[in-house]
Amino acid sequence: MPCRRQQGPPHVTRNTPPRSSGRPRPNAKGSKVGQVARPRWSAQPGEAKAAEARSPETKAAAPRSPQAKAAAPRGSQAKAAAPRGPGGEPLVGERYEVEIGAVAHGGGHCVARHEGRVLFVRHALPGERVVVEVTEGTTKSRFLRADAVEVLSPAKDRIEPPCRFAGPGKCGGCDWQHVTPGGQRKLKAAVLTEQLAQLAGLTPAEAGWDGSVEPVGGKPAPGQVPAWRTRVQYTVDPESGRVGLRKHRSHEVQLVDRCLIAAEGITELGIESRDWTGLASVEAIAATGSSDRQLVLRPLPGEQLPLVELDRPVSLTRVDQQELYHRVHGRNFVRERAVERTWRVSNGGFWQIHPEAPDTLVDAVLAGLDPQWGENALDLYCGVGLFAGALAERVGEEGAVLGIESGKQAVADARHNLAGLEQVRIECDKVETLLPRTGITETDLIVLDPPRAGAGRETVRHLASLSARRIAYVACDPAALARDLAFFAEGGYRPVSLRAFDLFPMTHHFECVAILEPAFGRS
Ligand SMILES: C[S@@+](CC[C@H](N)C(=O)[O-])C[C@H]1O[C@@H](n2cnc3c(N)ncnc32)[C@H](O)[C@@H]1O
Repeated sequence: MPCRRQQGPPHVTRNTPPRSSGRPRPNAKGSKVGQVARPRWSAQPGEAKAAEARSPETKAAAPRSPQAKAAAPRGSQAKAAAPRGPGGEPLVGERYEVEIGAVAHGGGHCVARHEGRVLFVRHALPGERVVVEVTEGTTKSRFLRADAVEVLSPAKDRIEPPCRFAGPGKCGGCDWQHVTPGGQRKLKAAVLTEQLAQLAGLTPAEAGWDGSVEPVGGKPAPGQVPAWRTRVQYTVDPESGRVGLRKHRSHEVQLVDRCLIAAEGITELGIESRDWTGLASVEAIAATGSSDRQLVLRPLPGEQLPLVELDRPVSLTRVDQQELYHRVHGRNFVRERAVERTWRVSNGGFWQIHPEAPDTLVDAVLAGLDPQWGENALDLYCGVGLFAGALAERVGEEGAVLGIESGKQAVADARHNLAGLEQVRIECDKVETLLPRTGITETDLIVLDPPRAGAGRETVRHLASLSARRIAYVACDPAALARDLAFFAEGGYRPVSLRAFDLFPMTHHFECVAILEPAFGRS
């Protein structure tokens, strides 16, 4: 574990006086530890506070609670989202010794301060004392991004990263290889707690949440890495033709010979040992419950597809410069197995990446909604029909399910997948466009599973007007969820239960299912 106290690169400064003497001592650059040789910041403490309250990755949500409004007034987020100020002296490569504060939403980083300025630090853990190296920002930036490059006092949840491609300046795919699985879930729980408080003004208890992020597929021991990713997007290194994964916030490629979180069905294809010259990227899909394997290849402009020889049979699809998909050989879809049904998922269609995600989420949604025979339900942002299918089985032929999805191919798949269920209708359009046009004025149940940006105020307002008995909100972004819960509160709905699932181990991502009911009974 890299926890040795360093000799100290010449330009390390501390954000607190050293513990030994309490007195400043000079560093090799001539400046004093705890001070800087020249004024680096046009320091505005209020801005730093706002930046700290809102992680740069919190793009979807605007603050709702009075405290959050005070900390980050409307509009401050857009400013805070730009790490580089207008000019200023570059600070990339500068090193500071800092104490790491709380984990922040998105990006796998924690908050630290140096001379009153906020730093968003990756590869660190709350409570640690570390040396960070600035990766983005100038003397005029409102906040800096940095990597922890040396750990002086490690947190108890820190481990040696099992993946040799994880760490500062390396692969950006995982955020928390250096954290025990239990520690990762605690970080995710802290993020959800903070977002609920900041954006919805809710405590965990008020949200109906027990405060835990549930492991899925067993609890891995520290150092064990679950091979959960059934879809991996490799980038091709133009120099070598080998595949790798992008570095954090970079177009640079970290070459890999194995991705530890890739599912066995992907690893056994041997993609990492081939030459992919002429391609920009290779997306590999390994279906769950069938032997279907698909590669989606993106050639560089003007390049031909290479001859693909892999260790296992695969279907091949090419994506052109206009984002159109062309079958090269085999099927242009994979067959996934979930909730006792086979699902066709064609090129580019959404499907949960963790093999246990579809069943886990459907179970949580059905347990929360408790659909009754003959009820009507909406499945919004329905993809290839996962929740619509599960709801249809429960409401039966006397009931009705309307799915809405904007992706044409996903709609075709959903209609194909649910063809035997006459109570299901799938419509192709944006939810916000179609829903007001349907003439539906009430329904019994709603499932919504929007993309990361969430549903937004207008859609939530419309949903709240439909007098649903219960609503299940499936969310992959805790900030968007919390913001939308605040909108639902305006519309008279409150969460009665909330569950969080660790469906993206080793990364900062997780999935939530919130169940809402009318706060004052059904009208
Ligand atoms: C998170 S996925 C959920 C898919 C599905 N519920 C599932 O679990 O497989 C979100 C889906 O919403 C679709 N989508 C995105 N924006 C949309 C919009 N404005 N209206 C309707 N569908 C949208 C995407 O194409 C995607 O299929």
